[in-house]
Amino acid sequence: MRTGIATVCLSGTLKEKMQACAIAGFDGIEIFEQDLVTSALSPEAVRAMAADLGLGLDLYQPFRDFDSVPEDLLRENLRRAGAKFELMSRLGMDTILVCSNVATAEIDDDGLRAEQLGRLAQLAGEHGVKVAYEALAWGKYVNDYEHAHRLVETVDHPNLGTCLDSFHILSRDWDTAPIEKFNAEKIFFVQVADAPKLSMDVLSWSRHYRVFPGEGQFELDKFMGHVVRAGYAGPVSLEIFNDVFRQSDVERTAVDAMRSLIWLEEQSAKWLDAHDGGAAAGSGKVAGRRRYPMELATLPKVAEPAGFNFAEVKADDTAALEKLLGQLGFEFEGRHRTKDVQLWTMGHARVIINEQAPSHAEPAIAALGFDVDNPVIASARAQQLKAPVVPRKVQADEEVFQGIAAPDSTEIFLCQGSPDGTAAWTAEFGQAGEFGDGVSAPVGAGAVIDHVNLAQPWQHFDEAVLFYTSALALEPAPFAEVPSPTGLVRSQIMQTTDRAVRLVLNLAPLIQQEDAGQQDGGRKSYQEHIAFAVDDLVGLARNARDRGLEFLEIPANYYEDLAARFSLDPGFLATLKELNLLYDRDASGEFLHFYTATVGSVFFEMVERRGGYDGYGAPNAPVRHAVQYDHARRPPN
Ligand SMILES: O=C(O)c1ccc(O)c(O)c1
Ligand SMILES: [Mg+2]
Repeated sequence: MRTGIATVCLSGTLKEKMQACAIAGFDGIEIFEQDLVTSALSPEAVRAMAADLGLGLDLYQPFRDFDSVPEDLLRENLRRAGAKFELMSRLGMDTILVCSNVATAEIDDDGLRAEQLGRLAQLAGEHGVKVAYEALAWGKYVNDYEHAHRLVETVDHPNLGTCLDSFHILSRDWDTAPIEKFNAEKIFFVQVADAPKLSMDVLSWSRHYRVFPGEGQFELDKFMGHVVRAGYAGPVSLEIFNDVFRQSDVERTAVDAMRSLIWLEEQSAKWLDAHDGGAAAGSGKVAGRRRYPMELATLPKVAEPAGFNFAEVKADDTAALEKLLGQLGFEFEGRHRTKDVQLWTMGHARVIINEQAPSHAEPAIAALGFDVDNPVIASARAQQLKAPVVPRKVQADEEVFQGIAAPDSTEIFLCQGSPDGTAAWTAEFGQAGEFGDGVSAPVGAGAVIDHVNLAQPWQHFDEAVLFYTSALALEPAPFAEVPSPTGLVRSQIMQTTDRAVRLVLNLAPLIQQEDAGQQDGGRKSYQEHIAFAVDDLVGLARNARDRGLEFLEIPANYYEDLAARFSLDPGFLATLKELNLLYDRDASGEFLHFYTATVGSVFFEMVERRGGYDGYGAPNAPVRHAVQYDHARRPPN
């Protein structure tokens, strides 16, 4: 698959954008007119630079408001087009995108439109230029890709073809199957963009909220499957208008973009494998995909992780973390033989306390280990998806971990899972014989890591969604917004189908970040937390209280509201209140949970899931945010 990206996706000057695209490994780019007009580089210099960088200049765009106009305006439009065709010859470019008319269309007549597009194609032919006609979703008369393509077929000129842009097609919910029947020679260009499903006017949605494939909710594998089946083999190019990407680090965004195309290529191949049929199931070969002009590369296989292997936390005050875990009922299993880290366990939940204080840019949850089938394959996949590798120093007789850095700089370790949930590396902790007696306190015997909440810097949120989807095969749920005293917290659940791994990505509200910025560079005061699931939360909470645990104190108003919402047994309600427990219930079960006070910027949650409850106590999240906000502002006593 030939990969491309429009310069409008990125921040910086044209030169910076082109350099970043080359570094990220794109085959070609679309030059957005604005980027050229505002550039200090002459067209000849751009052409030379692209050649030096090994970048194809695949598309010049956009050319607006051409068709469906009165004759005098059409002549003016042809003159304007001629000037652009000459510019393109200086750039060494041969394809221009012409969008359906939005602003100046006056005459709704397909016959006239075809005649006008024919004249444009004729002129383009004289300049050796190809015109790719795109139906904008908000075009005045032409806003449907099949309509645009019918016009192209009617004109039937070798210099006129169709540009398919997934956004304009999927935002309008048009069926994508008819693409398969298109004559591939008449598809001149394909643009891909994803987007979250939003209900707003389509122009604003398109200009501000497009995201890279895998970061939104469009069925792009299917769209691409139809494009491939049509026989198209030209560039597949990202055209993402997004307010965040346009102000983020250009090289990093270009890599995020490239990751999305590598992933989309694999997903498209998988879609075809699944839909072309006829495969000998389990033959191990790339199943039933027929051969197509577009070759699709695949990636090392990934399976959902089987569970969390460990979580590693950092705080300035290590002693406070030790105390907290001890009060919760964790057992101290010893210090590592060679590293300044401690191991604490409850049931199958393993927490490593890293004794090094976090640097200001480091997240509180420094690392997460996941149990995977094959760490080498999983790591190869992540690296092909351009995940940065994190070196993990090991002594000769220690377990080697394959590590990659997530976009928020949490280190992700791909660990060898074991059927009984144990981990060989734990033997590296403690002196011989010192390692725990193998029996946890009964109340926590079945404990596991239930979920981990990771705070995301605002500019890396979408990137993180794609990262966990593509590298770890987690499935994103539609994002939610949780009210807090500092704004709405954007919250995105990423989980495995069996829920053995659940991550919650939270976008910390801006006010909090600005405050933090003044204090310590902006990272540390994003709170993050680990939630552990146990069988008997009330028993565990009682024990923890008796050991002096500082709970997050829940206001009495909450319990009044709870009593109003659910008719709870008064004794049960009193227990919840006494122990600062939160409660939720839905058709499939019940959820009990509590939070600890925060140490540094990390805190813990203990949960009990009853029945098939599959949520996270979302109705209680605003209470937690408000109490934590209040706590953070209280003068120390
Ligand atoms: O928003 C626009 O105007 C616009 C311009 C060119 C495109 O290719 C496109 O998809 C949208
Ligand atoms: Mg487009």
